[in-house]
Amino acid sequence: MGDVNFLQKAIQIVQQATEQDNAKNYAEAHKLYIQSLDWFTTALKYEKSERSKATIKAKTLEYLQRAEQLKEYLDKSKNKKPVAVGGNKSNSAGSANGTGKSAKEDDEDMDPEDKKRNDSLSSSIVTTKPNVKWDDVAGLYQAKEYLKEAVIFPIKFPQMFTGNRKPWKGILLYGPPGTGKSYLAKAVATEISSTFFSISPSDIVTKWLGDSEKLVKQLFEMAREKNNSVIFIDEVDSLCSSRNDQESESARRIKTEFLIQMNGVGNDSDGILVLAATNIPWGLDLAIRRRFEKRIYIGLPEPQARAKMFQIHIGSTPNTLCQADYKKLAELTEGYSGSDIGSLVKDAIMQPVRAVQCATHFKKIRAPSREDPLVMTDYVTPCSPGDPLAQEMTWMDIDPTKLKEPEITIGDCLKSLRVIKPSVNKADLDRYVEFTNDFGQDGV
Ligand SMILES: Nc1ncnc2c1ncn2[C@@H]1O[C@H](COP(=O)(O)OP(=O)(O)OP(=O)(O)O)[C@@H](O)[C@H]1O
Repeated sequence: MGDVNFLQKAIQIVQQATEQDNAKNYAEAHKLYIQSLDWFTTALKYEKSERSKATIKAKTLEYLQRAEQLKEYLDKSKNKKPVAVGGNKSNSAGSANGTGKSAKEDDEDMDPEDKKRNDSLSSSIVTTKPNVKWDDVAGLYQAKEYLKEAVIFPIKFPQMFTGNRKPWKGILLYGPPGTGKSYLAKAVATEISSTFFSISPSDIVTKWLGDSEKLVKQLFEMAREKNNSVIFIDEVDSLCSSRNDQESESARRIKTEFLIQMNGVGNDSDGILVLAATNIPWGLDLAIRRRFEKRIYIGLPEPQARAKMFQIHIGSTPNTLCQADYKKLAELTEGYSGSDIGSLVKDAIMQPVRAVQCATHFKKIRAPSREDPLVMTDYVTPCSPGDPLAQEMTWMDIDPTKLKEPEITIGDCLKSLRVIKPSVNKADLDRYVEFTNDFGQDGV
């Protein structure tokens, strides 16, 4: 449902972009293309069909290339004499700019841009801790161990990392959607004292068209300056996918820059951990994949982790669930991801609201007061029409302060279980298992 809307929105914006492009309103067209790219990237994330994904990717690439051409044209015409954009024909990067200036002089012109990039990167530094503790992440013990090894120990016990024992420099978290990859990254951001850069590929690609690779370079430079930094790149596949004939020039340049920076060629990349996440590890560029020394499979949760997730998600919401109920729910949710369980609980939590909304009968009860739990007071709560104390009324007849909302029960969760289904299928899982056997290791 939501994914259709993302795609529709993307198409709607790109239509406007094309209209502006045809009308030679290039600045407006450029802005709209970029907006559409954001929507296309989101649509791609939620698209399940591989065929539709391929079509969206091809279209995105086309619009990205057009936006790149327009950016190049607009940059030139800002400071220099206007040059014809040449319809949809490419003004490839590095082509003569018609100004007689050398590339170096052009670079000097770019100084304010460098500053803009630095500002943009500064906003990627996570300054407010996301408040996700290691313990909030259910299961994934192995993954947490590796992450601690990579980010906590080298700072706390630097003496342990001498000689040939070096901290991990690249860790790739891969697995089906909603299994906690980004959530784990949030735990890293919360638990470490070092600088944490959280990078969204769509930001790099769409905001910095044409010179995204410079942003990548600056990112690593900034991380090096900060010393002991973590760079987290979510959906790394959209930045570093395997090479193909259709990819844009800037996509190629971004990848090359990543390889250079991650290699540490001529750089001191000690003290930087690149943490990345992807749903499609097989789509990663092979050379980039090799740079991630640890490739950890973040799979579907085990029963124990599922039970803990139910507990975490229900949290302090008033409920009657006991340990045996959590165990039962865990047994019934084989194949559910962390975010599936999150959605299920979100639905279950709403059941008491629905009960109040649909109730035709309420009854009076005595219960501890909300203000002072040591004092008993009168409340009304929904009940069945057959209840001896039932009075016919609806929520509109009730004094709002007198409503005692029903607590969440296992029955509420079971009701939601019938509606919320697992989002990952067997064929997808087989592919991850195959990839793990060939190139990765289990993080559960
Ligand atoms: N292991 C877990 N423990 C607790 N909550 C979890 C766990 N895994 C997932 N969740 C819940 O599911 C939500 C979505 O997870 P997250 O965004 O980390 O998934 P992801 O693997 O990064 O998915 P995607 O690949 O789609 O980005 C989290 O915000 C969290 O509420």
